[in-house]
This record gives sequence, C-alpha cells and structure tokens, in this order.
Amino acid sequence: MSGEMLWQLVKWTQRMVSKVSSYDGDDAAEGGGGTEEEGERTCLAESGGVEAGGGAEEEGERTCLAEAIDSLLDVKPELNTAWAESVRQILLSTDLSSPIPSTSNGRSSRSSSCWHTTSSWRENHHQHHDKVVAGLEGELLVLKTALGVSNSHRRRILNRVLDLKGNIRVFCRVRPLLSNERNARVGHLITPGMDIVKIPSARKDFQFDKVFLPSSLQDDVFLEVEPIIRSALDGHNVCIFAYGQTGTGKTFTMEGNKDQPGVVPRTLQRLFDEAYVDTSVSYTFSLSMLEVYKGSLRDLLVCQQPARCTDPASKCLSIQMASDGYIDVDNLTEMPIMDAKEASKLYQRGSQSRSTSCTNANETSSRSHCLLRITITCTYVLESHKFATTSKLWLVDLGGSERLSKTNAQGLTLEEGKAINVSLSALGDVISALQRKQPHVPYRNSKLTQLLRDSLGEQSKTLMLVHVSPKEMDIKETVCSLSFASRARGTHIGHEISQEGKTQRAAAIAELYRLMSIYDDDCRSLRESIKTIESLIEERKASLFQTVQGSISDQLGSSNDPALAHELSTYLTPTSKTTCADTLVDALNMVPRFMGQTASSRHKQRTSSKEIIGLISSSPNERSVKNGGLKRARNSKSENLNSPEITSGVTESNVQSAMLLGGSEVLEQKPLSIVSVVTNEIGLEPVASEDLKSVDNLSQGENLQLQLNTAEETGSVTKGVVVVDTEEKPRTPGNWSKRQRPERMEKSGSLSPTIGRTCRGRRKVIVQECRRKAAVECSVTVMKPFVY
Ligand SMILES: Nc1ncnc2c1ncn2[C@@H]1O[C@H](COP(=O)(O)OP(=O)(O)OP(=O)(O)O)[C@@H](O)[C@H]1O
Repeated sequence: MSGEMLWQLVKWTQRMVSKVSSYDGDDAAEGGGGTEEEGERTCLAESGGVEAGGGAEEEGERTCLAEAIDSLLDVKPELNTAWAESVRQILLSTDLSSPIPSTSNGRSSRSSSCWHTTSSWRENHHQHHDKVVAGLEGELLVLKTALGVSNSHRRRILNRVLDLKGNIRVFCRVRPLLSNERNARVGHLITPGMDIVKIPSARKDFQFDKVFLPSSLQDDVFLEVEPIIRSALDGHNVCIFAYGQTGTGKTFTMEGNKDQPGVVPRTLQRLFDEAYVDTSVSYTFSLSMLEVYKGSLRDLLVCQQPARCTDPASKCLSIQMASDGYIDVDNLTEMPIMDAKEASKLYQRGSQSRSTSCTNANETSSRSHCLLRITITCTYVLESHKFATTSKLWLVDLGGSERLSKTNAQGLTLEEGKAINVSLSALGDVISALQRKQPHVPYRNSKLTQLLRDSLGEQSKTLMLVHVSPKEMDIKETVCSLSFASRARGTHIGHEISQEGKTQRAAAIAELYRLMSIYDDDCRSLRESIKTIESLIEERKASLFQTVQGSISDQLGSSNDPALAHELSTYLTPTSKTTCADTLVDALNMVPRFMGQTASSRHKQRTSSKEIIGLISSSPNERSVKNGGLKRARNSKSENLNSPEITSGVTESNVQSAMLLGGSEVLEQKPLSIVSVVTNEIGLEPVASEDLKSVDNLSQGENLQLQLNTAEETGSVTKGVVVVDTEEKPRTPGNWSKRQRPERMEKSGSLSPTIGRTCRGRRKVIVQECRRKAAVECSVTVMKPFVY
C-alpha cells in the first residue's frame, strides 16, 4: 500500500474518531464540569462545532475505528510496534481536526476569557501534537539508523567484490570499422565470452577483465563501469582512464554524442540519481576540469584568453601535496554542482576549451590529457555517530598514443605527440609499480602521475579502458596498446589466475552480489518507510498550522480587544521561522590575499580541525580513513560529527554578524545582477532569477552578507551557493584594490561567504555550513558595509 493510500486511511479514521469524540464532548458539556477541559468543550459547543448524536450509531463508529486501526497495522506488517504506537497517537489526536471555535454563532459575544480557554485548548493540542510528532520522529531516527547500517553492509560487500575483481582493472574496447574504412582488413580475433584478443599476425594473445566487441554499445560499457562509480560514492578515490592510439574511440567512450552518451554524462547522472535516492547520506559534489598539455596544467573552466586587456591572465596551476598525501591543485576552478544537467554543461564547456587539432589519424585529435575531477563529500550517520568522507572521481580521456614516425608529425604536433607519449609511459610505470607492489612508485616522473598520486594506489580503484583499432594496418599500434594494458593489468608478472581459480572467484563474486541485492532491497524498503513517515510528519505539522492559523485569523478579524489582537497576531507568526543568527555567514573570518592560504595550507587547516575518525574498523570507509588521507573524515567545530546532531555553522562571530545586521536591516541595495541561487542539497529547487534582487557592484571594503530565508526547518546541514553574474556591469580595474577584489577573498574561513574564482565573467559565492532551514527557497540580500 502506498504512503498516500495509507494517509487517506488515517484521515478517514480521523473523521470517524472526530465524530466519536464529538459525542463525548457533548456528554461532557451536558455534565458542565468546572475543569478547563470542560470549559473548552463548552466553548466548542457554544461555537456550534459539536454535533449531536449517540446510542447505537456511536457504538458502530467505535467498532469501525478499532477495525480501521487493525487494518492499518495489517497493511504495514513490517513496521514495528513503535510505528503502530505513532499511528495510534495520530488517531487519538484527531480532535484537532474537529472544528475549533468558528466565526459563526456567538462570535461577537465571545469574551477574552473565552479566548483564554481556547488558548489552553490550543496548548493542550500542541502538547498532544508534539507528542505525536516526537513519536514519529523517534521512529524516523530508528529507520534512518537501520538504513545507515544496511548501507554500510552494502558498501562493505561492494568493496569486497571490487577487491576480488582487482583494484586495477583493464577493459579493452575494439572500435568498429568506420564508414570510410569499409574495405580495410581486420587484424584481430576475439573469442566471444573469453575476454581474449588474439593478434594472429603477431602471434600474441591478450587477456583482459572484459573485452567489448566492435558491436558493443555505450550501455554495455557503462554497465561494467557502474560498480566502480558507486565505489566513489562510498568514499574511495577512483580513476577511470581511456587509453589508446589516436582515433580509436577514447573520446567516443568517455564523452559519446547526443544519441550515444558516454561514460562521463552517464556517470554524472548516476551520481545524482544515487544521491537523490539515498536519503541516509548527504552528498555534495563539485567539479573541476583541467588538461595536461605539453607537461603543464591548464584549467579548462576558465577562459584561457582574457576577453579584455584589463582582465587578469589565467592563474598558474600548481600541484600541492598535504602532509597526509592529499593532492590539491592551487588556483584550479572548482564548481559546486547541483544536478547532472548543470554538470554536463560544465563538462561540455571544458571539452570545448581542450586542445585539439587535425592529424593524419583523426580530424579532431586530442593533443592533451583531459581530466575531469568530481569531488564527492558524503555525510552519514552510523550507530549514532556522524561521519564524513571526501573522495575524488577522476574521468580521464588520455591523449592518443602514436608512433611519431608513422604520423609524420612535425613542429607543434610532434612536440605534443612526444609530451603525450612521455606522460603515458610514466603512467604505465606507476601502474606497473603498483601492480608489483614495489616500495618506490615513480609518481614524480610526469605532471599526470603527480596529479593522480592520491587516486592511484592501494586504497583507490583504477579502471583502464584500452581502445584499439580493428584495422590490420594499425596492428603495430594495437600490439603496443595491448602490451601497455597487459602491463597495467599485471598479467606479465603472473597475476593471471588459473581457470579453476577464476571459477571459484566468479562463484564468490556471484554470492556477494546475491548478498548485496538483499541489502539493496532492505535499503529500498527502509527508504520507502522513511518517506512515508516523513510525509506523515509534514502533513501533521501542516494540518496543525493550517487549522490553528485559520481559526486564529477568524478570531483576529472579529476581535475589538487590542490586547487579544496582539496575542493572536503573535501567534500567527510561526515560531519555527528562520532567525538571522541561523542563517548568517561570517564575514569576520575574511583575510586579505597576502594572508590567504595555498591549497596545501588550506588543506592543512581543513584537516587540523577535522579529526580522522576510525571508530569502526570493519566499515570500508572508516578503514580507509584510518589508512591515510584519501578519505578525510570531518569533525570540525562547526560540524561536530561525533555528536548525534550536526550543529549549525553558527559561531560567536556569526551571532555577532546577525546582531549587527539586525535581522532585516538592509543598508544599501545595488545592482550586481545575481543570476541564480542554488543549494547543494539534492532535490531543492533553485530560486528563479527573476525573484532575485539586484545589487550594485560592491565597492571597496565591502563584503557580501547573505541572508537566506526559509519557512521550514529540517535541522540538517547544507551549503548554499549564489552565482553572481557581473557581465552586465564589468568591474573596472581601479575599482578594487588588489587585496579587496572579491576573487581575492576566496580563501576566507570556512563559515564565510567565499567568492569563487572569476569564470567567464561570473563569480560564485559559496555559503558554507548554513542550516538547511536557511537554504530552502532562499532570497538574497546584499548588505553593507561590513568592514573587516
Ligand atoms: N565504438 C564506436 N562506435 C562508433 N563510432 C566510433 C566508436 N569509437 C570511435 N568511433 C568514431 O571514431 C572516430 C574517432 O573517435 P575518437 O575521436 O573518439 O577517437 P580518440 O581515440 O578520442 O582520438 P584522439 O586520441 O585523436 O582524440 C569518431 O568519429 C568516433 O565517432
């Protein structure tokens, strides 16, 4: 039975109870007791809200009610007694839906004392309502904990599967003959189901974890890639490479086209789908894109050529390694992403900036290694402890390996080809050293391997998709590529297992998949139960508010007593409304550029305030957290992960800011043309741009203060992001001193609004550590001045 149907049944039962309680109310009114409750009933009776009735009909209704409760419990047998008790509480509290003093008869004669009686009636019902909601919330907590535990089991099993399959896996994809190659001779043999590519002319056989035939579809490829993506969501660093000779389909596999989307768009979609479904954990994603071109790094999300001569040249990217091994790239644009569509757009933009040129082998040959990095932050509760992990998912479209003598490359193309080959060779050396478990891994030999250092190793998952041409005339390149792949796979050092071993491994993997599907089902049913209870709580809160609000509005309309009117209007203001202190961000932490941090020191600061959590060693996440900096558990002051509740980002200085701003004191509004307000919380709608207020260019010494308002409180932590478009009103160079340019403030403290790097005339302002209640349906006001 769906949650909606269940709720309908509850409402129907409520109506039944409502009738039954009104009979009771009548009886009590007749008895005329002196208690407050009786007075309240009298009040209800006066208002005409109580119907007459009784006798056999009453008995029938009661039987009906009992049956309804029983049927409710029958249809949800999997729910435990606590849930049943919650439902009972809802039913018992149905007198809330019985009419409260109406505007009709006797209203004008109602006195203030009558209102006080109604007020106590309201308090009683509030208490009752709170009890019911608390019951439901308790149940919700139990279900969420159970979901966390099931998820943790599922994660552990998946990790075991990937361990059995191997942390470094190599697939081979053979491209079909293209329309202009119809007459070409095919140079390989593939034995279906054996995952072996035979090259008869070279008398060589190459075994892979999976071989995709020329007829294989993008779907087939992604099916095999998917588990490793899930592993990234579970907190592991993951690298997926597309390797191969120029023109063999690397970009086709990674990017695809509109009709046949490749690994990248599918991965982005998958990440958000998973994040949306799994409510037991909270995910945030950010995206960066860069290329390694002739041994140097280029940010693909910034304009390489400044549009105006006054625009700053693009910043130099440098690789920084923190003491715990975490690799970051200084000055690299990192865009928070809210959905797959937005992420795909960014990827398209980055791809267009990639260095390509026409070569003998490919009209649009990639002349660099293109790296897409998705940083995933996951927060979850396990056994009443809060954990957070950060992982990186790299999707790498490597430059095409080529025999320079064959391509007749000259000049720049030759240089590019050489640089690509050198770094590919360095990558091969690293993977081979890892396969051999050598004590020294030569990461430093190329920018590519330096960059991926923390994502290529024991705790990480690597997938190499080797692409080959089907043509016999490309056989030498094909053999080179397949040899490289074999080396990466470790088959040359005896990693290949016997047929019997393979059968045993396949059986073990099948068993693990069976177990995983049990946990998957468990998680699914727990998620459904969680949704049902959440909607019950929401409806409960909404109905209480509406009922009471409607009644009080009526009272307010008819009251001549100013004191009473004041009390009523106070009541009409929802107590759960967001306060300024909840929503403000702290600009006091901002520091000038010269005091700003490098990627490395920023990381150090981050990790110093985050304890590495390794409480439960059996969980893959916690285990890997223990083992190094690849997954960093967060435990900062503002995000006390060991407490059962995530606290808000409100610090003393936040509160101070809140007081300074005085709630709604907008000192100045200027046109900055805010493009959109979005939140990182999955499933929340961004505010439409037309709803946003305009604010002027900030002038010297000002900071942005953002006030994000919402009517709802859910208590979880989120981040808000405001994208500010300054294109219409370009910043004049003299307008800002060097230190005060907004993009110079990006390295401020974690609770500050940080103004991201300028990217094609846009700036993003990231509001970190707001409560979710501050991030739903935000409106943005720029407030000034706030001098630091
Ligand atoms: N599996 C496939 N099915 C259909 N067409 C393919 C397939 N693989 C590659 N192609 C086509 O082959 C051509 C070359 O592919 P692509 O540009 O992806 O090669 P590449 O390996 O990325 O080359 P480079 O290294 O030069 O960038 C493209 O026109 C692409 O559409």
